[in-house]
Amino acid sequence: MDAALEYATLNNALRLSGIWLGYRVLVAVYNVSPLHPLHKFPGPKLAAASYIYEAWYDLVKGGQYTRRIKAMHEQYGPIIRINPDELHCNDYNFVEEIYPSVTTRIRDKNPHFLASFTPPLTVATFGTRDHETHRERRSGISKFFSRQGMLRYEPEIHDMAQKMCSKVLHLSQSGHIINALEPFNCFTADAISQYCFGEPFGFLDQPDFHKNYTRAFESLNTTIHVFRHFPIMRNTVALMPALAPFLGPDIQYLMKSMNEIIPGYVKKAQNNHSADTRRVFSEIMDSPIADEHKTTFRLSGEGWSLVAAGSETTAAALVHITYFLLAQPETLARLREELKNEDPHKLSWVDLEKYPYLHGVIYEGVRLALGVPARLPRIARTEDLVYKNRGFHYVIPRGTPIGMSAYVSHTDEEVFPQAEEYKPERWITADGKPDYGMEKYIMSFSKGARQCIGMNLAFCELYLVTAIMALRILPHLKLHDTVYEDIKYDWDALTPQPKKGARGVRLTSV
Ligand code: HEM
Repeated sequence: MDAALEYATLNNALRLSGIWLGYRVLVAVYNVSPLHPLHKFPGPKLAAASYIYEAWYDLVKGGQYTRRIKAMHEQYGPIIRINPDELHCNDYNFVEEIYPSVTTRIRDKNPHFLASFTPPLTVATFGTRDHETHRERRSGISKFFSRQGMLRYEPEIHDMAQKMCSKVLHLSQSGHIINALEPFNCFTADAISQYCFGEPFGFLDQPDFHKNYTRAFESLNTTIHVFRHFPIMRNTVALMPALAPFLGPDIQYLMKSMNEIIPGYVKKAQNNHSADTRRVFSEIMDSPIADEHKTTFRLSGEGWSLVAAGSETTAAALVHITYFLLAQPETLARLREELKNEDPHKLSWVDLEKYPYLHGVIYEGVRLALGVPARLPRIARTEDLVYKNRGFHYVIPRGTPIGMSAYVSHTDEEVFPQAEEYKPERWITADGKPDYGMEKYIMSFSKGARQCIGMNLAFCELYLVTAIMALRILPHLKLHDTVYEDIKYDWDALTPQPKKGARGVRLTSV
């Protein structure tokens, strides 16, 4: 012990720091040298040299790296190097290579991306790194979220959507100012909870909309970049349950929901797996996936990920749609005219899908709400990818993470002229039909075999709620002191964030 203390001197500490610094400089020199496998890819030399460049934009400038990546594409072309090990693409023609829909082409997730998350999210399908484990975990839940599955669930979604809209109308007419994100989050969280666990969280049954997961998700968002650049900080999460009484109420609620509430629902559903209602977590126990994927801990991660992925994202798209329908009265008038023969209390998702303008209203909302704004990289473990387009020719070595970003894609003026504007017409063909061909440009749900599993649920909710709102409640509501900057994407956490101080879409009675 004494001998060890003898070495713990300031001089030795300085020596060690010097060695470490020297090593980091050597690594940076190697990263930009012709010896590095990615040296031919264009991009700022500083970004190629060290992760500090990315961390600067994420941590110091506050979630600005995706915007920086967009600017880099303008300067350097469709494939660029954005950190020592990773590439970024801005070309739709390469989507099927990066995000293949066939599961025979192996795609892993990037550890640098996954470093943002902590257990139990890391054992959810979303947080799974390798292709093979992902296939097995996803197969345990995918059948529940098929179009057929959602058509069976639709009547319950319909009732919850009606209930939410009636309550918004009632509260606004009693003089309340409503932050639109709250009712939408209550609705989407109850809908996913009812489907997964066989009972809703009960958010729609409270007298107002105040209790929901909005602030818990916000707390989760604050840690994303810190954990990505300092993965060691993830260990603090293990201490959180003990520290919870000293933390803010939002973090407390987040911890409670991750460690108690969701596992509680999962356990109840697991024990109830003989029930005849078709619920995800009661039936998952009978699915042919390995028992190691059926533990309460792992299923709690799956449950939490489904709740987080299934509520915040769809709610954000509904917020955008609500804002633009109220800010652009001519858009709402055209939508109401299109839907005028529908009974607002008896709507059907399949029937609603046929309306071209409604299709445009929804896709424009999904485009501008972005889903996940930043890159979602994939690693082709077993094959080199060849990019040959727009006068560029690159061979992307196997094992290299490469991704695309919804923000970069959705603001591409070549595909979406006047991209900042909300224009449902851009989703309609010249002969007045929904332009399904344009859907390929939407990156909100990611693409390929690891794309969003909840797209059918999301669209069922979006079609029903948008139509109910347009027909039943929006004519009785107006925006309260709200401008686009109150929701417009400014920086990224996991989900898109508006400028600091933005107050969301606030609704009041006309
Ligand atoms: C507008 C609504 C939604 C948007 C924009 C959205 C967006 C996304 C995105 C971008 C991903 C891919 C993440 C990645 O590549 O790493 C994803 C994955 C996922 N989403 Fe959604 N989502 C939405 C709604 C939902 C809903 C309603 C559910 C509920 C079931 C859901 C469940 C999931 C799950 C479980 C995954 C992980 C899939 C996998 O890794 O295989 N999402 N979502």
